[in-house]
Amino acid sequence: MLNDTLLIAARDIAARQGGRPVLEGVNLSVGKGEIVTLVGPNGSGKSTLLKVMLGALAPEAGRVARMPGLRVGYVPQKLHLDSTLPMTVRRFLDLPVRAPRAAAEAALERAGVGALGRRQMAELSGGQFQRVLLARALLARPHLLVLDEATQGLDQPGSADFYRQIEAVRDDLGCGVLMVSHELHVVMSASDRVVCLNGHVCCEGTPAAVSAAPEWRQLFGTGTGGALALYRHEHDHAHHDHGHDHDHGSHDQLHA
Ligand SMILES: Nc1ncnc2c1ncn2[C@@H]1O[C@H](COP(=O)(O)OP(=O)(O)OP(=O)(O)O)[C@@H](O)[C@H]1O
Repeated sequence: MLNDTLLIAARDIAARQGGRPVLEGVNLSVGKGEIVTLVGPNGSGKSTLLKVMLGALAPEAGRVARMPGLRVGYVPQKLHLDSTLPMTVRRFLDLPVRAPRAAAEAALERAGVGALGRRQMAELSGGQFQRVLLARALLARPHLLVLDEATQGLDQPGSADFYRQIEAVRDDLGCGVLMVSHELHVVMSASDRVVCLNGHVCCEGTPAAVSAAPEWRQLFGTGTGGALALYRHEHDHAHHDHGHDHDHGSHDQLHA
């Protein structure tokens, strides 16, 4: 079911939440080095699909194939820490298991917060905090990074910065990335593939292809013109060749 280029593939997934069907016939895969973004209206089943992919929720039908030995790094939406509890960034990375110094420093560096090891967690800005959560996920040396609305609470430039960091991590480590985001405009520039979910996959493809899809416009209105503009603008520079523009031509096909 998995070929050499795939990290994870969910096939024909059906799932229920609270007795109600939430997902039906959903296929989703992430290839090595690929950034896949899952978008969809509230309640469209994005978190449910992530849970199924991560093995936290058993699907009613379908199956998820994972590359043998797949290591996943998870960046949560938010993490509440008691702000009165003194804890440095470096100490935070030692929870729940002590991180070797070199690994911790490398992870902070990759997450763009190399200079913050001695700072108190409670003093970090929202963007810095999310980068520390990213660093913690990187300690697992993941093949696949999974982010669930990891930029909630950041402003648009802050979110765009965070996504650029994710892109840099992917370029650096070659890991695949699966993220859920509401920020359609911002996320576009960093994604290789966008999958639009509404209980089923409405459309998927490159950001440009999805922005132009009638299914997308129906779900999100026509106010997404800016997304495409931003995508084009951000990609004025020469694109790196990660090798993932190949071999998944079918992903670029739109299907209703
Ligand atoms: N634990 C639960 N018990 C009952 N119903 C649930 C549960 N979790 C989710 N649901 C329902 O399942 C549907 C899909 O929820 P899900 O969280 O997967 O959507 P989502 O696309 O992630 O939404 P959002 O964008 O609002 O986070 C929703 O109607 C939600 O109310």
